[in-house]
Parts: sequence; structure tokens; C-alpha cells
Amino acid sequence: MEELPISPSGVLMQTNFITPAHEEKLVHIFQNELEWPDRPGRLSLHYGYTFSYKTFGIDENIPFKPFPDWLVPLLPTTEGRQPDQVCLQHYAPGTGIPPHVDTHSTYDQLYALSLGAPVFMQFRDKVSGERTDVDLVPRSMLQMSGDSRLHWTHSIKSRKTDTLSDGTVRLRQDRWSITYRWLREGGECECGDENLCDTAQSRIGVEREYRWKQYESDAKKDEENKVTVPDVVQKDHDV
Ligand SMILES: O=C(O)CCC(=O)C(=O)O
Ligand SMILES: [Fe+2]
Repeated sequence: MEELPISPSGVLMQTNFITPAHEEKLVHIFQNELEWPDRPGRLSLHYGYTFSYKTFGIDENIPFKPFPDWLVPLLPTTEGRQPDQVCLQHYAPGTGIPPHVDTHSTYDQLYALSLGAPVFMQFRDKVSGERTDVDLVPRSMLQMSGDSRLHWTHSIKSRKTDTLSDGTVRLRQDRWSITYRWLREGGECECGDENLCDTAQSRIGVEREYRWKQYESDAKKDEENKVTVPDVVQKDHDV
């Protein structure tokens, strides 16, 4: 893993984490062997503990799901133990993920493997307004640590194209990512960031930012009720 020479600090990347042939096999599995929710937008499948769209922590009611065979060789080994929560997501062209930080109290280390088409991830410091785009190239493993994990939000814009620095317009295509999360011992974060840290916020009696939560839980309800999610809720809430 090499740290990228950018703000925020703490963005580490390993390109070519797997070979193109391995990636091709995985995409075949994703497209032919997995059962995805039947709705538009970004789709998620969970392994290990299940991510809760209510608390943004772990869903305590769902037992640990063992990692499938195809996933085991894709687990990062640099944390000394397997992750606790793994989320495979499919981004159809045009879909993204709103700006957020992964819950500080529940999760400690955070990694993401990119497969399929490239896409830009935008890091944003809400205090200074500074933004940095990182190109998530296929087969690269990203680690978000330090400032990039705790003090900057990250997002993927919902749009059909990305414009590269040389002006080239790149069409979005199918992308998959695998997010790996390790539970934080003790379940409290000591970073003290009252803008982004749920532990710091709860200590000063501030309710968390619920917008993304609302979006996700609405999408989940719609999935349960098999109601089509209207296009408008799939747009980013760029706050
Ligand atoms: O798709 C990605 O690479 C990252 C997704 C993400 O930010 C998350 O699942 O929390
Ligand atoms: Fe995230």
C-alpha cells in the first residue's frame, strides 16, 4: 500500500491487487451467481456481520454470514485479522453514493476494492470546503486511514460521465466495490470531530446527520415493499 501525495492524508492505494483474469471471473460470479435486490440504484450484499441501514453500525439481529469462497482471497491481510463486515456493492452507470463518513464509533479500519469500470471518489473537507478527486482504478485496493477516514467525507457523484484532468469525458460503466470494515474495540471514537464523529456528537448531545440514513432506510423499505424507487432519491445530497 502506498500513501497518495494528496490532501486528505491517509489515502493508501495498492494497484493491481488482483489480475485482470481474476477480475473477469469475479464479475462473472457477480453477474450470474449472486442474487441481487430487485430495484434500481446502488445495490449491496453483505458478508460477515450485516451493515444496518438503521444505525449505520451492525445489524445485531442477523447472524454472522461466513465469507464465500470467492471472497476469501480478496480479504486484506494487513490488519492481522479478517474484517468483521464486508459489503459488495454494484453501481450501475450513473449511480453513486452520497457524501458520508463511515460510522466512527462502530468501525475502525476501512478498505475498499474496486472492480469493473473506474470512477472518481470525491473527498471533501466540510470545514475548508476543499475537495479532492481520487480515480478508483479497477483492481485497486484503497485504504482510508487518518484524515481521509475520520475528518473528510467521501462520495461518488451520481452522474453518467466523469471528466478527466486532460478534458477527456469518460462514460460510466458497471462498477463493483467491496468495502471491508473492522469493528472498533469499545465502540467509541476519541477523534473529537464534532462535525463528523458520532461519538463526539453524542457526547455533546447532538443528533447525527440522518439524511443518508433516511435515504438508505427508505430504499430498504421500498425494496421490502417492491415499490420502485423514484429517480429523484438516487441523486446525491451534496451538503
Ligand atoms: O464504492 C466504494 O468504493 C466505496 C463505498 C463506500 O464508501 C462505503 O461503502 O461506505
Ligand atoms: Fe464509505
